[in-house]
Amino acid sequence: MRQLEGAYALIFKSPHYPNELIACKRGSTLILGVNEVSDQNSAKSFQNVKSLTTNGNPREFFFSSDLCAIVEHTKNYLAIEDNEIIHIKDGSVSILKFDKEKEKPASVQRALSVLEMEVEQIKKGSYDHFMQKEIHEQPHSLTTTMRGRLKDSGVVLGGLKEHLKTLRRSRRVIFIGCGTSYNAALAARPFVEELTGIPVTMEVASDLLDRQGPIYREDTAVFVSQSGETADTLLALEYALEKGALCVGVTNTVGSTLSRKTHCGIHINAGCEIGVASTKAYTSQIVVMAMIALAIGSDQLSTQPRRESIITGLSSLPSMKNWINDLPCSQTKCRFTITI
Ligand SMILES: N[C@@H]1[C@@H](O)[C@H](O)[C@@H](COP(=O)(O)O)O[C@@H]1O
Repeated sequence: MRQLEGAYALIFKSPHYPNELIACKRGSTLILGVNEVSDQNSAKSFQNVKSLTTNGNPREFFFSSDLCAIVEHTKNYLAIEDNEIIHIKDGSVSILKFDKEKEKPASVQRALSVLEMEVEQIKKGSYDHFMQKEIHEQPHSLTTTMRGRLKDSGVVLGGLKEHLKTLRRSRRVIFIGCGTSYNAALAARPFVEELTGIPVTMEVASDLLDRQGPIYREDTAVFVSQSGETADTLLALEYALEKGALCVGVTNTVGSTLSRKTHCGIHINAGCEIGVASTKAYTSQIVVMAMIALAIGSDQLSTQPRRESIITGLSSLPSMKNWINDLPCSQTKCRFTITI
């Protein structure tokens, strides 16, 4: 593992070691799902290798790069970290962590997380395609994005509260993302500049890395990613962290690498997006960035009427169902031309 370069998520099985499995990762995502951990006391940790067996019966384990893939089987999961090795043998699990300084890996204890997602979210229901379903879900996804956050007097963003002062002092806001997430940030840029008075620059994550573009301690880097796992976006995050910028995440995926590694952030709460071309996440991302702009600019008296009118506009968005029903993509015989 120490000699491997680049990003990877690997699982090893060998006929020479039946009932054993080794898994490790760097950069890429690897989730371990553990089924039927009904004993609450033993479910809390992986330290004791016996804790995952009851009456000597082995548990079921699932490895996946995406939390959506395990929700049908279990809600208990562990997001494997870089430099960790998971060893499963005869139904028991142990975790070893490599440290650059030390020769030998150390055994570590990790808590299981509980997935907050329902199986219905990954079913197509009466729709032919996930993308079609997700387009029609927008009145609901926008409602959940704004729920509890939008007040008459302003916005409440718990994830940013502690960092608002630093954000206001930023010399510049840099939006960083890929694909549709980048485009959501591009759409949000005008009102972020208008409401905050802070200059906003845009970066496609891969381009920033290729150029090793300048980032400073006084910058706030906002990383936008539906999955929270796009490799280029995560590499750009590492780069910005090294440069000392305040790193904010805007993601749809609780427990994702982006949400774990940024200093603070906002979950867009749009619900699982399975369609490869992003739809409902795009609209929720824009709404979240509008709310971030409202929160940063909330200390400016001169923009108060404008903020109030934006809040009124945002609140009425979910009830504007017609704009979804009128879209050409809601017709059955429709041809999509999409750039992804
Ligand atoms: N086709 C997808 C896009 O829909 C998505 O916008 C982009 C970034 O993904 P994410 O938002 O998860 O970082 O990846 C791919 O290009």
